[in-house]
Amino acid sequence: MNQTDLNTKKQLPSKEERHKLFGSVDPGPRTKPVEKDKMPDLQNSREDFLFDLDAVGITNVKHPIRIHSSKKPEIQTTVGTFRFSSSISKGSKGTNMSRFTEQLEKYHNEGFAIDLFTLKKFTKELADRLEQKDAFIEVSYPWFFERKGPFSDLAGMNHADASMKVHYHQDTGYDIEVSLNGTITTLCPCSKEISEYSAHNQRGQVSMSVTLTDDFDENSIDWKSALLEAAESNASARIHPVLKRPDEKAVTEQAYENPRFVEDIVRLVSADLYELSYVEKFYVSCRNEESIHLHDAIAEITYDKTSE
Ligand SMILES: Nc1nc2c(ncn2[C@@H]2O[C@H](COP(=O)(O)OP(=O)(O)OP(=O)(O)O)[C@@H](O)[C@H]2O)c(=O)[nH]1
Repeated sequence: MNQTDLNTKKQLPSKEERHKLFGSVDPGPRTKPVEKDKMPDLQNSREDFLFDLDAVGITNVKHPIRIHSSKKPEIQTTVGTFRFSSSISKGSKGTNMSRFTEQLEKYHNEGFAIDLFTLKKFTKELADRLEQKDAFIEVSYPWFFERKGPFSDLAGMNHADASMKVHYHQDTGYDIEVSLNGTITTLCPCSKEISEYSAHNQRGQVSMSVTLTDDFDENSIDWKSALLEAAESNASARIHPVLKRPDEKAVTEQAYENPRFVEDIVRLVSADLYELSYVEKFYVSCRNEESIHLHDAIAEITYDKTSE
């Protein structure tokens, strides 16, 4: 059958008639202005609106982004999920929501690279554009990195969830927090100790959030790789996309030689983050998807090096 035969089988009403059939009606009388300068501007009303707001803005904004990585692939295009906001005082009814996405589009046209330098510039400009004292951006994205089998050297692609938060305030400057959620293998020390053979093991989700020092140099340090290393180097074993039998044997034996409770993971990862001179504060959590239970095991630590 060809296209002409297919289209002549049923005689449909026109598209306009079909829309009316399904309930569309003619436009009503138009009384309100269509010119921007004649429209009421409710969000810019000035009155005492009772409370200052900590944050108002937009969230769950998906946008293509470019990121740099010290691991292969070194330049990646991925999808970022954004949140933008600023505070507003009680004297102002609302923010100008369209200015957030206007600013995003401007950066997109300039080849939006997601690094701390750019996000700092972005938030300062956003505060100016909004005519507010502060502005906040958060972006979350999947970060991909090449991983080779320990024995075969065969490569594949892993990923971790990265996110960056930058808050600019005209009086206090910038607050920067970066986070990574990576996956590891953990093998239960208790199970190994009590069993004649074997030990249960599982995937663990390690989440790390770190406040960086003001002088952190992103040109010489890739914080994503540093946080991933803190999680993986303390695990029972790393996660691999491609494993041949000699690799699988190596990973299995490595996990058995390095058993870890969920508590051990958060303490060991914390020790590594503590030793990073550019980390001021950190939060570490681990969630083990227990293979012998329906529930998960969790542990977490928050630590502030500046309050010692
Ligand atoms: N403040 C506020 N705006 C909203 C809300 N819901 C939707 N809007 C937005 O209102 C926006 C239009 O308002 P503005 O951004 O102030 O537009 P404008 O006044 O033409 O823009 P400027 O000339 O930059 O001031 C649209 O982008 C809508 O997304 C809300 O709950 N609060």
